[in-house]
Amino acid sequence: MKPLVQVHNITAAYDNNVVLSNVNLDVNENDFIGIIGPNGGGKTTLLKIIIELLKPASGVIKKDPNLKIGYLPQVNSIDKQFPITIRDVILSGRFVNDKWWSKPSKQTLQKVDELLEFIGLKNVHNMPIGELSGGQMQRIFLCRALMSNPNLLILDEPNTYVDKTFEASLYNLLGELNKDMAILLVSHDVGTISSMVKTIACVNGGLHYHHSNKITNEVLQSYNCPIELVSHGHVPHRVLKHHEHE
Ligand SMILES: Nc1ncnc2c1ncn2[C@@H]1O[C@H](COP(=O)(O)OP(=O)(O)OP(=O)(O)O)[C@@H](O)[C@H]1O
Repeated sequence: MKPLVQVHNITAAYDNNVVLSNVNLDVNENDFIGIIGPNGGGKTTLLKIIIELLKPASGVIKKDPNLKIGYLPQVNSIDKQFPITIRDVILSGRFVNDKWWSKPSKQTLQKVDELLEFIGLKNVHNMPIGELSGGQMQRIFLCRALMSNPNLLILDEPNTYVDKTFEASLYNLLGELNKDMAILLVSHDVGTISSMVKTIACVNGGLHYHHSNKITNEVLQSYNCPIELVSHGHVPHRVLKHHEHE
């Protein structure tokens, strides 16, 4: 098992407000880790530290020299008014590998076409992103994350807006991609996460790692945070699991 990222004893804070303390996490090649936890627990903050958008207040992060990260941010954090087309968003993912002044290669342009085909937006590739739905934005930014052929794919709630049909193909795709890359997936949909990922990390101010994808009663009790269970049905609803000490 080759480690791609090793997070050692990280503390993260915004101004003086500490949101993560003493967090440890190893991400190895071909891992598929589901990150769960309550709103405001620090999941996105952990991702931002791994991709170096945020500096930890203390602690160390070690990265494999060949690490290449593809990142899909939360769609509601993206400025839809930014004047850029669907094609150019996807194409911009190449800058993880390419210099900003270089011309895209034939293979790169072909890859953009394949990705556009996959998400069913080839016919509207010149549309500005301001005209897109949340689900379409999520698909486009997933493609952007895949443009660099990453060996670590980081997804922050990729299924918030996508419809059930695309969600199924998204999950199939992630299963396929995991043969060639590690995946870190933040989601509130614990039921789905449990059926896809290999291991689970619960983030709530700290991090509790579980070496399995099975969410049993024992697991729920061993976590130091409540877990949202999403129940699908005629009326989708969420059930919040409380711990005995709460
Ligand atoms: N840029 C920021 N400045 C100040 N505080 C922030 C900032 N970003 C996040 N926070 C705070 O840090 C805490 C953790 O936020 P974070 O977004 O990491 O949680 P999360 O687990 O991803 O939540 P959610 O499930 O709602 O997306 C929250 O209390 C949040 O308000």
